[in-house]
Amino acid sequence: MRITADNLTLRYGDTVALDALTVDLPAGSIYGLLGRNGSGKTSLLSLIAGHRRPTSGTLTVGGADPFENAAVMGGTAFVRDVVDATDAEPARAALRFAADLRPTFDLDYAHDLAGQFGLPLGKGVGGLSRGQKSALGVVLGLAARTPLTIFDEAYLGMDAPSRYLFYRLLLDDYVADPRTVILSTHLIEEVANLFEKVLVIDRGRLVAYDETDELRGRGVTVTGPAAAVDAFVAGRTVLGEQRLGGTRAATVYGRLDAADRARAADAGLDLGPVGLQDLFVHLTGSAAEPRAQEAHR
Ligand SMILES: Nc1ncnc2c1ncn2[C@@H]1O[C@H](COP(=O)(O)OP(=O)(O)OP(=O)(O)O)[C@@H](O)[C@H]1O
Repeated sequence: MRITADNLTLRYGDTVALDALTVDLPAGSIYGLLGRNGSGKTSLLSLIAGHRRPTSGTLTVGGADPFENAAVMGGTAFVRDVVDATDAEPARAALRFAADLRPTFDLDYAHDLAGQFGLPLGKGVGGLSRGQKSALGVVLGLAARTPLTIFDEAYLGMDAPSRYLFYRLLLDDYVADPRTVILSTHLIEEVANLFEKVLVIDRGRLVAYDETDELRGRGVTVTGPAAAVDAFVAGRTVLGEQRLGGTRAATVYGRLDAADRARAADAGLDLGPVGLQDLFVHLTGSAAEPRAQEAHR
């Protein structure tokens, strides 16, 4: 489902969670939504899922206003880090309940997924471990087979093997049944290869929206003899560096043109890709920088 936001603004009292955000997300991609704590990710996803109404601006999902819109919400699975279910209800019943609720839900697939995650389906949901609860959420999200599937830091508590299983299952299922998937995460490098496009929001504003490879192309790692690297990066924005003996590796923000690349080659420098995490840190400010969580207007 295509998602378009135009000057989308959400306020909670004095707090501006989304600040005139304008973006167009065509259907049929896996989008990564990145942003620091409190940047507005969950707020944006809640609006898209129809759980909240914007303060101002417009938002359409599949061409319609999603707010409490049964048709849009029926085609949207929103997986958060907590599973809504009563404590005593067995996990198996949660799957059956989802199947009763959604015509698109694939119960056989859900059982297959639950088996792969080693979920004890007979156990009450409240008695599941944190990682198991997350796995249940992921199973519900994948098996929903909705045109729009949103995972809002859905991996919380999952150990590395379970997370990698989730990424593999998501990709397999996406290839078999392409749809729109939005994944918000803090584990950027871990999931970066999954994203076709990445949105970065900071303090409720869109600071980057690009194909993942394009975004990576905004920076470069320059490695070589320290003096040659120093000369090459002088006057550029250096995001980070490492030194080992006389060798220096500097991560630089900004694209290099053909002349830059030729100059680097002449100086015996190696050019390499930049991690998405480094770019993200640059685009959203350093951790030490004071950040206003609330913008008073
Ligand atoms: N129910 C609420 N009432 C008041 N303020 C809220 C509410 N929910 C979120 N906020 C505020 O809105 C801003 C955006 O919060 P949001 O939860 O969307 O961020 P996030 O990017 O999902 O953060 P995190 O990565 O920490 O989960 C924050 O300043 C937060 O304090």
